[in-house]
Amino acid sequence: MTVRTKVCGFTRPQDAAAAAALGVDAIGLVFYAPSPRNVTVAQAQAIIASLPPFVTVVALFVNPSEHEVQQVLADCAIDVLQFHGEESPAFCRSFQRPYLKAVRVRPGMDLAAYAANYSDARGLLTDAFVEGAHGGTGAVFDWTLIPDKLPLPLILSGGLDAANVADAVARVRPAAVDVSSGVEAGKGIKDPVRVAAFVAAVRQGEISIVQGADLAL
Ligand SMILES: O=C(O)c1ccccc1N[C@@H]1O[C@H](COP(=O)(O)O)[C@@H](O)[C@H]1O
Repeated sequence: MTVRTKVCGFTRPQDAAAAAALGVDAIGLVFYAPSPRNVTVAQAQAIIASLPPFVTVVALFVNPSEHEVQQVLADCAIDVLQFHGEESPAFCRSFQRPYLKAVRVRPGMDLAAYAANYSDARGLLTDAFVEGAHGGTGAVFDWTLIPDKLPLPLILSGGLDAANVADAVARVRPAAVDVSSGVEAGKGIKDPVRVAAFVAAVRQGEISIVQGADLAL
């Protein structure tokens, strides 16, 4: 199996182009003003223009208005929407675009039931719950809270980096992984060396699955 890799929160075209060259499958752009990784439409256009063909562009929102999403879709070549707040299923599907639904995982949540509500999503993206923040915190959550069976492909995120992602892939077996803080040299500045190490570690996790061996903690 190939685990797809998304890197989120680019603010500079050169960082996105470098990530694509290193084999990253999806580039995330944050359209959420409180985030230090927030981009303007002009920044997003420049980043998208720097990408080669067949790299997926994901636009991340947190509880946006319909107008905000429509504006970004009108001005930027977005492939997938990512809703990282408390958006309803009806809102998410109203744009008639592929979308991911993010959920911040807490003990006691029924993730399978949550995912079933968003049955037409392309994936369920699990992030850590941190009080007062919507995401991009670098916090890891307890992966054992993820049920073995989910009705949607799983995109694992939350505090991943080159040091823990091979273990995450081997243990959780997600369809994809998503990282922001763990490959940064500064907020919104992605470090190609960290990105390369992350991509290599994802491959290492896949190899350990094929070998049927769990990585040591
Ligand atoms: O990146 C952000 O600033 C952000 C802001 C608000 C909601 C989500 C955000 N990012 C998403 O969070 C995951 C996990 O981030 P991290 O790796 O723990 O730093 C990230 O991949 C984005 O999808």
